[in-house]
Amino acid sequence: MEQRISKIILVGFMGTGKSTVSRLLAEQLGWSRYDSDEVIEETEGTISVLFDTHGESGFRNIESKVLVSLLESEERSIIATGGGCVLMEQNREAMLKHGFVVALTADAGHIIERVKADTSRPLLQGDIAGNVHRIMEQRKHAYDFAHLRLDTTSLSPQDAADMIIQALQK
Ligand SMILES: Nc1ncnc2c1ncn2[C@@H]1O[C@H](COP(=O)(O)OP(=O)(O)OP(=O)(O)O)[C@@H](O)[C@H]1O
Ligand SMILES: O=C(O)C1=C[C@@H](O)[C@@H](O)[C@H](O)C1
Ligand SMILES: [Mg+2]
Repeated sequence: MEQRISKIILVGFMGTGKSTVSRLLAEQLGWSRYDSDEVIEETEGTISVLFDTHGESGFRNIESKVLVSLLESEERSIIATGGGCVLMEQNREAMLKHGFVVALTADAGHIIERVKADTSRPLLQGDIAGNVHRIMEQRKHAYDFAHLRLDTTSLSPQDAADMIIQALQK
């Protein structure tokens, strides 16, 4: 494992598998694991309520504070980010500065299948398929800044974790 890297940061659209793959990476590497959505829910309240109370921009400010505090800790860790963490330039810069940034991708059809039964994502509620297509179009270049891109459409979460570890060992 590349000795200088102390953070692996997973970015990507909702349902690309950041939370799932982060658990496998943490287990396999023996590193700590944090998920910005989970930290927000533990400290601030549920994401849906935060969107209702503060709006998306209020949520983004909370998310940015949580992300930066996770990035600035000294310990070796895997950080799964929320799908919209990449929208703020200051977040992108901080992620590139502090670790190895991996963008998970998947095609829209697979994402819809993965997220359709889950009501925890406020931006997808209602017309889930329509919302996935619309937001994917808005964010089509939002994940391009990452050091590595990995298409998880036909990969299992374990295969994705293995490929990230292989990329780090090169
Ligand atoms: N490679 C994969 N193949 C099949 N299903 C997957 C894969 N990765 C994740 N999933 C499933 O898709 C769903 C969403 O995964 P997950 O919560 O990890 O996505 P996420 O990227 O963290 O989303 P969000 O941005 O909303 O936090 C889960 O039910 C998970 O089991
Ligand atoms: O892509 C997004 O904007 C979001 C993704 C989720 O991880 C949550 O952070 C929230 O539902 C918003
Ligand atoms: Mg997640």
